[in-house]
Amino acid sequence: MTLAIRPQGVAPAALASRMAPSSMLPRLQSSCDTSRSLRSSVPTPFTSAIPHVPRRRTFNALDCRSYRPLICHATLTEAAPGKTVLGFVGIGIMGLAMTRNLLKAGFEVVVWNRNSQKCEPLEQEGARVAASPREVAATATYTFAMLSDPEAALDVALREDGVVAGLAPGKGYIDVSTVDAETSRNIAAAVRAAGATFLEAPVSGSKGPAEQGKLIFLTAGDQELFTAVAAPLDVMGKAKFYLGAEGAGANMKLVVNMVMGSMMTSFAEGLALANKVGLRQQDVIEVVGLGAIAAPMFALKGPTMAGRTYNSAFPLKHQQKDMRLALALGDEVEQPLPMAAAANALYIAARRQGLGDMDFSAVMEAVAAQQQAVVDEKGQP
Ligand SMILES: NC(=O)C1=CN([C@@H]2O[C@H](COP(=O)(O)OP(=O)(O)OC[C@H]3O[C@@H](n4cnc5c(N)ncnc54)[C@H](OP(=O)(O)O)[C@@H]3O)[C@@H](O)[C@H]2O)C=CC1
Ligand SMILES: O=CC(=O)O
Repeated sequence: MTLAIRPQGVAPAALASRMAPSSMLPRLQSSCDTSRSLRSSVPTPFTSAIPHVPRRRTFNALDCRSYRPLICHATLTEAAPGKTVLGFVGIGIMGLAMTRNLLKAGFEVVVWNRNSQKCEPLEQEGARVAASPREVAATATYTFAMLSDPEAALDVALREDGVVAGLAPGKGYIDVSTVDAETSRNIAAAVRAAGATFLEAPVSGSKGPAEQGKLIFLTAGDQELFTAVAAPLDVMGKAKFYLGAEGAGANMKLVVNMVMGSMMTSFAEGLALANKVGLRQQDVIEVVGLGAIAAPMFALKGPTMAGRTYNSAFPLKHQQKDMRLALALGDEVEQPLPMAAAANALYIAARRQGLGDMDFSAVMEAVAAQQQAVVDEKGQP
């Protein structure tokens, strides 16, 4: 397991001169120590005063301003199989595979999904099914969430019977969904107002890596929670990065997925062009795979794209959501992103073709539709 830690608010260069031993720089890469006591890593005073947290069905981002962050961390216990009850809300493509690995590793897991049928296989494999996200958080010490988008993440966290309603000091909420930084900060504020700890931990890696326990966690938020959940993160992933205050993990994920989304559209256009000039797409895939632009994604998706089949591992609607969020981030910080904007237009076109639930490689069909549009145009008198 690769571990990279950057303490909150400390730039790598400053870290080099002020804190870290040379072996840790510029990034600490070592196996994870899950054995040490967490007590020493909790510097904040404990207070039992928990402010009232308003419970809402609908959520307005402004409401979060009424959640006053409370420095109120009970000492966190280190999660361990056979000892710690974990929660998991959001049993979609990713949540199913990740929960399975936690169960296989011997963790007791309580789950919830909006469509409760999706929990059935996990129930057969030993999970308990809860009636609400609140029940999950009230039962578990640490609750994970893997939800589709910012709206779902906010709703499941903040609704009346949501996760926050079940949290208390000593508990933690780890949101592994891909959302924007503001969403994450809003959820963090509500979680802390309940006296609990928060970690955003979006993952890089798709259905396959989720099944194999080889995800890459891009975490930020409460570092003591990062340490406390090291064992379950190690079960589900091959690497984990601690990047600082919440927002950093979300931003990292959006940068990575923006690049991935643009790569995929470029690859689809390459395959389409090759086809048009009489080259075999299989040959293109092989040539690309041998050179400097070789990428596991091209090797994995190329053959199915050439065959125009798109069984969903990473739904196209989620890739388009990530492009949209990355572009919004670019706008916010005045970073023009013309390539990403062009790629986003193709994902939007693919969604309009009804391909949102297919794999994101189905963007190939939007490229094909444009090719067809040119043919049709030329064919007209
Ligand atoms: N698939 C992938 O390769 C990867 C996905 N991701 C990210 O992980 C997240 C989940 O992806 P994935 O598992 O593929 O997606 P799925 O579409 O398979 O699952 C989405 C989950 O969110 C739930 N959900 C959606 N809206 C709501 C809502 N309003 N209230 C409650 N629950 C809701 C769904 O519940 P229900 O079943 O009831 O619809 C489901 O459990 C996304 O943010 C995605 O961007 C990150 C890395 C890789
Ligand atoms: O978010 C998708 C991924 O493959 O990573």
